[in-house]
Amino acid sequence: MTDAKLSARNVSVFYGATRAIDDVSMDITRDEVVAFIGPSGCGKSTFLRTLNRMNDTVANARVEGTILLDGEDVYAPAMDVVELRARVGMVFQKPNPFAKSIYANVAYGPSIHGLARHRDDMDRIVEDALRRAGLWDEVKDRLDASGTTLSGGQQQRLCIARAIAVDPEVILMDEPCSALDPIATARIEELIHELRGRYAIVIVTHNMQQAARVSQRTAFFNLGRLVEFGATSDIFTNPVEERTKDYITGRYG
Ligand SMILES: Nc1ncnc2c1ncn2[C@@H]1O[C@H](COP(=O)(O)OP(=O)(O)OP(=O)(O)O)[C@@H](O)[C@H]1O
Repeated sequence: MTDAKLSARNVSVFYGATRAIDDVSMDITRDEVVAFIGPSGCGKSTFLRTLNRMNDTVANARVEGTILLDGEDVYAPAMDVVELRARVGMVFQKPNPFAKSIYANVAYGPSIHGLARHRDDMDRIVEDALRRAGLWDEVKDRLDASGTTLSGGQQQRLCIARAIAVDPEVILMDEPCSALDPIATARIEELIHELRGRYAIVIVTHNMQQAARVSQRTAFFNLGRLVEFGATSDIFTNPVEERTKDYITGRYG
């Protein structure tokens, strides 16, 4: 409990009068990859987005309960949301690089957060983030080319580099491979393995093999509830709840 990086306590999320997440509590530690699985519409993305207040941008969304980042209340009025989203970065389903150069995509965050004093510092941050995202060798000779000229898989790694560049503590990934082919998907999965331990990683996925490959713990959601959360090997081989068993064996969902 005490080594939780992120802690959700009795979190419910409403869109207008509809409850999308119902009383979810969980801890996520700093050195693990956690997968969220469950049928379409069960609230995985909604819950993921509460962790760095991405739901703030949805007009009718309301969050109840508490989310703590290193014990600090994420929804406290004093919380700086821009800083929060640097500490808890996000990678989306569809790669969304800015229509700017590869370099500028990665430099954007460090620049608004004042992380580089000189161009040399920024060059180092950009190179380091691209290396850690496994993209450096493919782009080092074309840093001035637009990020949108990269392949889908490269664009997704660029988005990961962009998140990494501000030195986050947590990376949230919302179905990061669903728009990618199997080779690009395998590359992102390798990358998740390499990044594990440096950042807490939470990944929403519809692909159960992917959840089994990349995560140490898996959370199964159904109808807005957290049904079961445990070691990935247990969830996939020996789930406690009947509903989890039905879902992972493909009986519904
Ligand atoms: N902006 C919104 N306004 C109203 N309802 C919403 C909004 N976003 C999501 N919902 C509803 O909240 C519920 C949970 O949606 P969410 O996208 O979190 O589920 P999910 O498990 O991530 O689904 P999927 O796997 O299909 O992406 C669904 O019933 C959805 O229709």
